[in-house]
Amino acid sequence: MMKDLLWKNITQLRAQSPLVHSITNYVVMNNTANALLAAGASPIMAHAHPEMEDMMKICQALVVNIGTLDEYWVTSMKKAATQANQLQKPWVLDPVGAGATPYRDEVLADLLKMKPTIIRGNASEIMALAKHNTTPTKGVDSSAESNEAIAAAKFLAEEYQTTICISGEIDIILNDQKEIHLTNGNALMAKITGMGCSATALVAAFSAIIKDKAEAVTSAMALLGVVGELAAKESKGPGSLQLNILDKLYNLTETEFSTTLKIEVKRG
Ligand SMILES: Nc1ncnc2c1ncn2[C@@H]1O[C@H](COP(=O)(O)OP(=O)(O)OP(=O)(O)O)[C@@H](O)[C@H]1O
Ligand SMILES: Cc1ncsc1CCO
Ligand SMILES: [Mg+2]
Repeated sequence: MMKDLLWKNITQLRAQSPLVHSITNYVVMNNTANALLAAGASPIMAHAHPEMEDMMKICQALVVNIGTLDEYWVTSMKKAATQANQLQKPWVLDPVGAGATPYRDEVLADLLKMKPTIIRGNASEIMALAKHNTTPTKGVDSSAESNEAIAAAKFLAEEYQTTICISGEIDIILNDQKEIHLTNGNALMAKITGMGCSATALVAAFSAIIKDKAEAVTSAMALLGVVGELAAKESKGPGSLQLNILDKLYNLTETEFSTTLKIEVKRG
């Protein structure tokens, strides 16, 4: 039963507490680190060139998030991703603002060639990454629905042998073997900066402890969606929602999880 498996993975994350190295943006460093801690994982944020290789030796997964990229950081990302590939540790690409500027797309083209284990982005970003964009991207927020990005996601999954998550009102996880749709969450989650970045960090944490990458991504997105949906019921707006999400990530029970989860396995 899928629900039992996902809950087992959530308890495993709390028990194993994998170390996740994030090269991420200035906007979300704090909320990302807090989300990882609340879910039971252990965060470290670093980007100095001389420690990139060593950092990959001690951590179990890597996040490469291009939100506030600059040239120094791009080299950090490439060093860390190279080492992750060499050590066969999973790394997750968050293509923040893909399609917004030519520089972002140039950097993303290089990172794609390095074959990220997993890519998590909103629909606009996934379409821009696959060059399937019909509507221009509006900075970091999506201007498209998850369903519109399925063809783009399938293309990326095949071309780069990777697992894709399109996040939004529906979270869609797919690769060559599986396709899973999750319909939890709450629209207010899009009013907190870095919800997607927290999703990516959780994806990395689960990918550190679960071999099947579609299962790892589904565990992370199910957890965040359920937590966001439950936390929204107790929140007056984005401020309290941000705090309530951290508390619910920490406190979530099996009953809350299994009675709230809305999952549909389309394939695999
Ligand atoms: N309209 C919505 N309805 C329900 N849940 C939503 C909605 N929008 C976002 N979410 C929830 O928020 C999570 C993060 O999603 P989102 O797609 O907004 O990331 P993002 O655009 O990359 O965000 P950011 O760039 O701020 O990090 C989703 O996985 C989903 O659980
Ligand atoms: C708002 C913003 N700008 C660059 S990164 C970021 C965080 C959400 O992706
Ligand atoms: Mg994003």
